[in-house]
Amino acid sequence: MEIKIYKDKQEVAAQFSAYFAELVKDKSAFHVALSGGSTPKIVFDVLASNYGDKMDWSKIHFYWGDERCVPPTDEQSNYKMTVEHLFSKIDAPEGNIHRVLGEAEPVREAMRYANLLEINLDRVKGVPQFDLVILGMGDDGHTASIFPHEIELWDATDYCVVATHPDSGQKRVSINGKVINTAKEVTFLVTGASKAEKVKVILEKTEGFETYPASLVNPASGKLVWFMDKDAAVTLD
Ligand SMILES: O=C(O)[C@H](O)[C@@H](O)[C@H](O)[C@H](O)COP(=O)(O)O
Repeated sequence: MEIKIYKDKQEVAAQFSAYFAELVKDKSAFHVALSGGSTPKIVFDVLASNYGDKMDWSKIHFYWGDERCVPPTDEQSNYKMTVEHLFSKIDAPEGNIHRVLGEAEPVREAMRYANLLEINLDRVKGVPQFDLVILGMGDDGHTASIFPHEIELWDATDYCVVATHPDSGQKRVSINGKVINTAKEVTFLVTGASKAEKVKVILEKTEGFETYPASLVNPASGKLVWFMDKDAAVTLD
């Protein structure tokens, strides 16, 4: 595991964008699972600004690690956020954008999306393998849309994509821990002081750390990188 700490959100975005461009550079095809939330907004803006005309977007296939169960026009939609902050600024082929159908019935959509991943991606021991999974971490230690109160869904066996139920009541669809830990590489994008307490518990493995889904991210490849700003990392020794 590698921990990269930068001055602020803007520098995290710039450094991650450079890192992503380097990862993609020599690949003929690259399958990436995107994260939602607020941190990716600035990351996608900087990625588009710094690499919009420097990257061959036609070889990158975009998926989501999780999506809110809302229409793609809803302000809560991770797809809508990504269109606004990335796809509206780059020439990614429509056919390379594989959105979760937030408007669909969650359990059926989880099954459909699991099937899509199994068709589109190489599989390792039957589990679809992304080249990169980008994750955030909630203040409660959730990641993707696997939440502490439903941590059993991390290893859900039926499908590699599950329907989940955050306390907010807004249903979600999320890849599970098997897909995350089968990825060739996983990067966390974690910024802001509100993350600091869970970052410390999880990275220093203090009491109860294993109750937080973000602590279960441990790719078999060993390639796990935390991109953080100083505020999120302030409590680390
Ligand atoms: O759909 C979502 O909300 C995300 O996938 C979620 O897991 C997010 O990554 C964390 O909540 C961190 O979000 P921030 O980037 O806003 O801190």
